[in-house]
Amino acid sequence: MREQLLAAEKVKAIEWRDGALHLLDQRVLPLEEVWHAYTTAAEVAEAIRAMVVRGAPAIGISAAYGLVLGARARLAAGGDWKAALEEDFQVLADSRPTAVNLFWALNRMRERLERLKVEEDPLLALEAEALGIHQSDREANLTMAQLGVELIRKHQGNLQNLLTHCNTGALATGGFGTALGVIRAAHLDGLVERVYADETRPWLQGSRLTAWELANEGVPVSLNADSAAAHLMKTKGITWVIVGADRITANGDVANKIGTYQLAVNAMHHGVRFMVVAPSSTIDMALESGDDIPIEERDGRELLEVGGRPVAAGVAAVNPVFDVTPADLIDFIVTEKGVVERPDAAKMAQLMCRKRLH
Ligand SMILES: CSC[C@H]1O[C@H](OP(=O)(O)O)[C@H](O)[C@@H]1O
Repeated sequence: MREQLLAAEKVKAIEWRDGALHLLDQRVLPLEEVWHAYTTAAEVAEAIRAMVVRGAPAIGISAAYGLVLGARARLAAGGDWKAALEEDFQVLADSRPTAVNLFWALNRMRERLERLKVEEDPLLALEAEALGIHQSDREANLTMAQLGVELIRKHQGNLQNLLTHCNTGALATGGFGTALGVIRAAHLDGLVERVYADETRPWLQGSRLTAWELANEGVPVSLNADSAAAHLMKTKGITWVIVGADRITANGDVANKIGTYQLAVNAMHHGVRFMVVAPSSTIDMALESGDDIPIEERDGRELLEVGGRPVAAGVAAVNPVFDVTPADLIDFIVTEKGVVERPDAAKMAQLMCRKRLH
């Protein structure tokens, strides 16, 4: 199946080419496919903050390449380049607060920096580390897709109606996708009757990105208002809600796009299985519970305007863009290290001791 999945990789959002980071501008999809080239760490940090690139793994991968760009500039400037590079670490770390993959990737780059041998070319070493982070995410996507499909097949062998939230596909990762990777693989395996995609207000990752990815591949997809999800669980025979994650804590709580928590509550009420799909770079064992996860609040204009046109007048807006789903509402967490059923602290600790399956 792995070869079949690799062959199905079509869309990509990130490309390291000719010493520059090329990002597909996700702010203008699906109407325009526009790529931008970035050559400094600060530019990459701004691209992450402004959501040119978004999605937990994609943010981490982009930050790793951003650090390579920073190292190249600091080396060229001469002097204590490693001390100067701290500024690039910081500007990238400050770009968005919730997706732990960003900090995981920057830590990987810092560890590589600290392991540098005198005889090594620092730029080649850091570039290889960033490329490794990128490739490792692609591989993790494929493993998780296989594990997720096995779960769906194990619990029901026939055609399934699935619901997903936000975008967790090729646009959010280094390759095949996390939750959307499982959904793609389930479609390839003949298990999908229809995918219901939450539009995912206010940034519309579902309508602009997920529907675009799935429609491009002939996956039967219906876009729905976020507020319709519970009704669809009740009336459309939905058997799985499959979502991604931005940070999973040591007890199995999951931070993900705003609206995920209410999906989990409704899934529990309707007997719909709830699957979270995320690489282990999304797991933050340093945080005991989801209460400790920093939740990003973005500009209220993302709510007060649609397409730059006001949809409200004279009101304040509160715009948290993530929420936390408690572990006891989650049936499965699928990672490249394996699957945790009914997650809890002991099971998460056991998972993190495992090696990757591929
Ligand atoms: C593959 S996980 C993607 C994850 O990131 C999204 O957030 P954003 O679009 O704001 O970066 C959302 O939470 C997805 O589940």
